[in-house]
Amino acid sequence: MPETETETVTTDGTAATSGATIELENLTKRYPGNPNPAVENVSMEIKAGETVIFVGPSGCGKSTTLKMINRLIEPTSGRIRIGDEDVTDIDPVKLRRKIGYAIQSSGLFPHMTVADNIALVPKMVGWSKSRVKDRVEEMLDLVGLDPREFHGRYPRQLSGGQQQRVGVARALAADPPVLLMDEPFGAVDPITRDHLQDELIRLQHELHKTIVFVTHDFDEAIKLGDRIAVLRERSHIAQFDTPEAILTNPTDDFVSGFVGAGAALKRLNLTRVRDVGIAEFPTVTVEDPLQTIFNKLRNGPHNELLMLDRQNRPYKWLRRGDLMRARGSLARAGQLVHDTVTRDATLHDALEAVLTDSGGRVAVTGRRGEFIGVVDMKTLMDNVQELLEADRLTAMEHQHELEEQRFHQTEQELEGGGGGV
Ligand SMILES: Nc1ncnc2c1ncn2[C@@H]1O[C@H](COP(=O)(O)OP(=O)(O)OP(=O)(O)O)[C@@H](O)[C@H]1O
Repeated sequence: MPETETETVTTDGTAATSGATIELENLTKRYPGNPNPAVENVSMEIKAGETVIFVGPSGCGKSTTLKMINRLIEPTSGRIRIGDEDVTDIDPVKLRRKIGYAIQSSGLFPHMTVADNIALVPKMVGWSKSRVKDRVEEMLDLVGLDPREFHGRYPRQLSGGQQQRVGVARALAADPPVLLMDEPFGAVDPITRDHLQDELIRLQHELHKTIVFVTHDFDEAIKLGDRIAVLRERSHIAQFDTPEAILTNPTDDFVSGFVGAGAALKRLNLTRVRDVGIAEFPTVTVEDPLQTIFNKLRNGPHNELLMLDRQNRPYKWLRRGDLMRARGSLARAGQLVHDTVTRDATLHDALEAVLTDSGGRVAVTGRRGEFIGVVDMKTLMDNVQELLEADRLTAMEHQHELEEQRFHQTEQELEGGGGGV
């Protein structure tokens, strides 16, 4: 196996193909009838296992560049290498088996069930029936859909977010080292979009694929990308760097324009809930007897409890007095949980959830929506302050380095001047 493509062991112990490097060399695309190239001389190297985001204004050539990687669009000139292989001239159908592809409208076949949609590529590459069946289950589970419930449904019987999940499951089904995603979450509402982004981050933690992802949305780019390529017209690279570097050090006005206002707030998109303290919180379930709930409320450390449903998912916040006011009726007591975040949510999402909740905390949930703990306002504020303080220090160090460089330069110039002629 080439060094640029490796295997990892997934949480269930099976080997999975991890990412492969992608190299684009002087890639150009001219569409017929247009004298100006849509993409001109793009060269970039994407590391194995990295998530790279293409952002840039509409029409700058993001999709064209992406589709040249799996040769849905044939390059006019230039080379593409994946792993150690030059794939510029190999059979495009064979190439696409190595590359998963997810698009905005999920691209599912409407007349096929969810299972058949996911099984498509594994069947094409000749996997045995039982292997395909297991894989479909595994993929549904991976994207957080219960196989028993979703297996036999048709795409029209799914919500937009569920369709996108199936789209991602299908793209990953044949275990390709590379995943191309063209605005995959562009058509869903903002809350579902946040959740799908979190899911993708979690998946990537497990799978280490090489992902190239196109978006218009700079916040999405910051949240998902290991590196971001800010593209200008004809896919010319304005800056290709980490989200931190682009936020704190944009190369020019074009990139600054993309970063937009509020860089400090955007920094919150770079830290995840998993990196801050998730606290325990007293819980009861809907099946607990009323007396138990009363006792826990009276004796617990908070004047509040979280009630979980039968699947252990957050259901209601119950405060002391709520039960009295509702005259002992659990159905009427308490406040429904409106918003939850996962461990992969950003501090930005968590802060938003906390700010819109009068209790000043948000419940954190796992893959299937089960309760894990809570994050509260104080924890968030402490972390935000630390983050901004660290930024200030980095900026000061950078400033110091610049001054030192300038000082040495002047010194050299003076010495050079003194010793000259
Ligand atoms: N099939 C085609 N024939 C001719 N021109 C095309 C074709 N597809 C795209 N173009 C042109 O190529 C340029 C780049 O298009 P592309 O779709 O790659 O941009 P994009 O950055 O992905 O845009 P958007 O963000 O709006 O989706 C545009 O000027 C577009 O009009």
